Amino acid sequence: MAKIKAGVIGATGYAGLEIVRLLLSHPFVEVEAVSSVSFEGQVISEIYPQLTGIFGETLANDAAVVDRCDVVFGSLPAGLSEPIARRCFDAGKLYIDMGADFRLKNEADYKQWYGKDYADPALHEAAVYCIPELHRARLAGAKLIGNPGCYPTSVALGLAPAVKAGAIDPATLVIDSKSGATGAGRGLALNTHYTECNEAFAPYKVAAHRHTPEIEQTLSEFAGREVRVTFVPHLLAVNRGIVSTMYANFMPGFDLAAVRKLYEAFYREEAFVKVLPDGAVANLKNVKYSNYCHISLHADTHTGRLIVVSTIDNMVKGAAGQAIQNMNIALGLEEDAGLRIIPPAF
Ligand SMILES: NC(=O)C1=CN([C@@H]2O[C@H](COP(=O)(O)OP(=O)(O)OC[C@H]3O[C@@H](n4cnc5c(N)ncnc54)[C@H](OP(=O)(O)O)[C@@H]3O)[C@@H](O)[C@H]2O)C=CC1
Ligand SMILES: CC(=O)N[C@@H](CCC(=O)OP(=O)(O)O)C(=O)O
Repeated sequence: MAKIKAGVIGATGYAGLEIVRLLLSHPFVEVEAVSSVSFEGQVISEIYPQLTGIFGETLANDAAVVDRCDVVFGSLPAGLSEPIARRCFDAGKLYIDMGADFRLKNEADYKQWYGKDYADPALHEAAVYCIPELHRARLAGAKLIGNPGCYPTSVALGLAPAVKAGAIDPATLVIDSKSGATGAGRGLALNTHYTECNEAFAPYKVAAHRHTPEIEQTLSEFAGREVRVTFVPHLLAVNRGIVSTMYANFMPGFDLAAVRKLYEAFYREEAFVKVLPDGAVANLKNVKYSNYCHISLHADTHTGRLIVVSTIDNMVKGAAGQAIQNMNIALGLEEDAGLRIIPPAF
């Protein structure tokens, strides 16, 4: 069977490169074309020497990627994706957007947090936001996928079973997340400069991060009513990984044992989400380089709170791996094709 032709727009960025890296091992897909604005005409392995002798495609422009491919991944900063999505949509090609342009259903939220209106509202009607373990049924027939953000993936997977069952009081939710520096992308910035982030540790965008409406969108859907959260991200001086530690009061009638049963049932059939055994603590080193999410459950019996720890690799389950998982589902391939990566122990 001929392989599906995939292309990556913005392949020189961290998320774009990670899609290329993973797709190069995909059994049913080949990387047909890649693009860049700054490096157009250069060979990608000159920019990323780890690809030497493995993948020597010349970086093209975005139109060439769309024309040559059946599936297109757009991995650009927010606000640039609508024209590319439109071109794919009109040509009947599957477009998966890595940024935030197709994640929010409420345009007012997008305007508030990203400072832009929707220029092409029909595309947003057609767009499907999908964390596979929570929304995979939505992907039937999808042609435009808004791939979820990294923090919202860790948070939604960690809280959906409890929120859905009414096991916690959403009004008491506090979400404390830490991300490795690749989350900020490849561009140079003072806060991810080595001497600024090494041996430093601090929150940023405290209760003002643009992932807040995306987190609230999913939790509200699972709660069946509007949920608002306090969300505080931190920059962690590691390359990869997100740890989200989340706190909420138990609702009457629920305790740790009951919540554990809910989570185990919710994720029983899932290949990539693992609920850790009683007493274990989720640690980002155990999911690095993989598409897994580890969740550990804890109770603070002193205050009557549930504590959930959810960890993912921001570049894989938080970006490229989840995008490939979404592609696999949308195209009717095995959901874990190209994603069977066992996390290394060190
Ligand atoms: N890093 C992460 O953990 C995650 C990132 N994402 C999202 O994925 C997208 C890419 O992020 P990331 O890879 O981290 O970012 P990077 O800064 O590493 O890469 C950005 C890419 O976009 C291209 N680009 C930048 N400006 C323009 C422009 N004006 N026109 C066309 N292309 C442009 C760059 O291409 P070039 O310079 O070669 O022209 C580069 O390939 C973003 O929307 C991000 O929010 C999503 C989930 C997680
Ligand atoms: C450490 C760090 O800077 N993380 C990034 C993560 C957001 C991101 O990657 O953007 P999207 O997932 O919305 O596309 C940030 O806080 O902006």
